[in-house]
Amino acid sequence: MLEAKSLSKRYGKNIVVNNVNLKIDSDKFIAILGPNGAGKSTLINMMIGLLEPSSGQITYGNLKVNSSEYKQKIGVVFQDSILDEKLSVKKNLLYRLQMYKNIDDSWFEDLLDEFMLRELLNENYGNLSGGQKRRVDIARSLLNKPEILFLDEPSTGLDIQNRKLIWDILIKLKLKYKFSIVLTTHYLEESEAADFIYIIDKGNIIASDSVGNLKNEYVKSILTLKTKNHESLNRIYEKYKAFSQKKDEDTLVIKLDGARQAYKILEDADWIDFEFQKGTIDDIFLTLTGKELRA
Ligand SMILES: Nc1ncnc2c1ncn2[C@@H]1O[C@H](COP(=O)(O)OP(=O)(O)OP(=O)(O)O)[C@@H](O)[C@H]1O
Repeated sequence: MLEAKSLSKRYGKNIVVNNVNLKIDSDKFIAILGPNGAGKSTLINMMIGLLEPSSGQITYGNLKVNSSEYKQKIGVVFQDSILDEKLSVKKNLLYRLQMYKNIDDSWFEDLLDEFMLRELLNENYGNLSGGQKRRVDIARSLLNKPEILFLDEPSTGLDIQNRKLIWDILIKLKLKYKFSIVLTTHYLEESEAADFIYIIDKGNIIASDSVGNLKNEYVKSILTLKTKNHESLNRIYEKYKAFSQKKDEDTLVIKLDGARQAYKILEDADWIDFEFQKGTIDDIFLTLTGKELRA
């Protein structure tokens, strides 16, 4: 398990990561979610041993994060690629592979297949499309069969098809090889699949829990109910007055804790139509900070 305790980073008077505690268990998908400038990259750079914390500790068993043993156990994909634009995909990958000991060939072959890189091997990395580059970047970060894969906003700038493609590959590989993923993102839909989410704003972790628990705690679902039976509509309105609003004489909008409550209301409502919208992670952020995540 990777554990960060009371981790802070200051630049002069500016505290960009403030007293953060977090844990990364094995075979878990952890998302660190926050707006631009929240401190996500700074946090990840400390966890991968690239940046010295101003205070606090990070441990991985008995390894220190700046040790070479630790670096053999992790993989990192940075926001901007660090591969050589002028070298072929193959040379870029083999150059990296040489740095690791005891990696079996079958793993390398498997990565080439999973990330669909065979037909790109002789292309110069610099000539690839954004989506192709990211596939190479991520395959490269997995060459050492890492126990933890860190992804710092890996899909920024990619279109939805490429984002989905990359996540399909990653989730499949994670199921097979059981590594942990630590993702920073401001794409909400990417963190929906996480086992645990840390929400960070202005350097502070403002909430941390499973997606389900965060939604239960911070987000209301919305039931929009249409009925011609005004007596039934008024009865429901009176009962849920604090959480409901009449849109017109036939339509009531009610904020609820979840689907079960909506079902109960619908049973009693003599409805002709309804819509049920579950709260999203974006709503959690909105509830916590009063602002949109991708503002
Ligand atoms: N070397 C540095 N010197 C001074 N300030 C820095 C330095 N690096 C980062 N910062 C500041 O720290 C804050 C957090 O930056 P960081 O890059 O960690 O945020 P982020 O959440 O990753 O943002 P983004 O989503 O835009 O990448 C920002 O206000 C940034 O300007």
